Amino acid sequence: MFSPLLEFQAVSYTYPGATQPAIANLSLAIAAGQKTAILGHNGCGKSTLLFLADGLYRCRSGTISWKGERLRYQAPILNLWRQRIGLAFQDPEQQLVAATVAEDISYGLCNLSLSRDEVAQRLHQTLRDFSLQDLADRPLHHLSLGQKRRVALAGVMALQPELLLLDEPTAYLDRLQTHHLLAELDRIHASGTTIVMATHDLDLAYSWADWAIVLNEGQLVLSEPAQQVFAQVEVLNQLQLGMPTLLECWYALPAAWRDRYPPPRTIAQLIARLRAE
Ligand SMILES: Nc1ncnc2c1ncn2[C@@H]1O[C@H](COP(=O)(O)OP(=O)(O)OP(=O)(O)O)[C@@H](O)[C@H]1O
Repeated sequence: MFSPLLEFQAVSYTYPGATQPAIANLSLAIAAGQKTAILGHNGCGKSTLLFLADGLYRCRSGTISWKGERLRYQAPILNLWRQRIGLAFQDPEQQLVAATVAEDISYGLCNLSLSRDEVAQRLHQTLRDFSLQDLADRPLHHLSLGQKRRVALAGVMALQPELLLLDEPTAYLDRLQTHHLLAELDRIHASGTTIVMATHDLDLAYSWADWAIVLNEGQLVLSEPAQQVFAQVEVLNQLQLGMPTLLECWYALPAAWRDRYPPPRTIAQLIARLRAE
């Protein structure tokens, strides 16, 4: 059963001074419990969509709703909205505000009207969950980019949002850091948080997402189960988005052979199918 957490209805947004809308008449729904990837070229509106979803930008027309309740741009409502919806920016430098790791994670918690004991308890739990205990007192400017991303994500998750929005979370991460991040996201998702990720990495989106949204020039092209989106080879080619490497390999195999199996989701599945032949 499709139960929408967040809905956009005919939403448009134009940056001050711009002639074209960055988001144009966009309607979509984010389902509870799903892992959604937002795909599209540079400048197609992915970050703008996430900023609108988090209430950082105010839509010029249309409505944004949470479980059917329309977003109103008043301070107390926006505060509550941002507790439910956490956004991890593409650039962690834009997000980190305090001097040390522990102070930064505590900063958001101190705005939640929690008792001192609750803040301390949540801080320690978050440091543990994100394996940041050894870095707790480290100045933020001494951290690597990958570590800063982990701290920024930890700061968002300390607020226990129901929906986590991630803007290009794997940009600039090496394979090992990407692997660790995906393991963290699996843990976050398993604990009941819905996740939306804007990404250029089609391979990642293909292996990770249940649902995929494709944007082009601020407009919605596709919003469907990920397997259906990646099966629309012509649309993806028309947009010059390319294909996940695994699917390219799959389509290079003889059609008669492919007909016997669904497309593999992971390299391990592809290898298992090749070995079974
Ligand atoms: N602060 C701004 N002022 C004016 N125009 C902006 C601003 N930020 C973004 N834009 C424009 O809005 C459009 C959408 O930008 P946005 O950053 O949402 O795209 P994106 O899909 O996230 O891109 P990328 O993949 O490069 O991160 C682009 O045309 C961009 O030039």
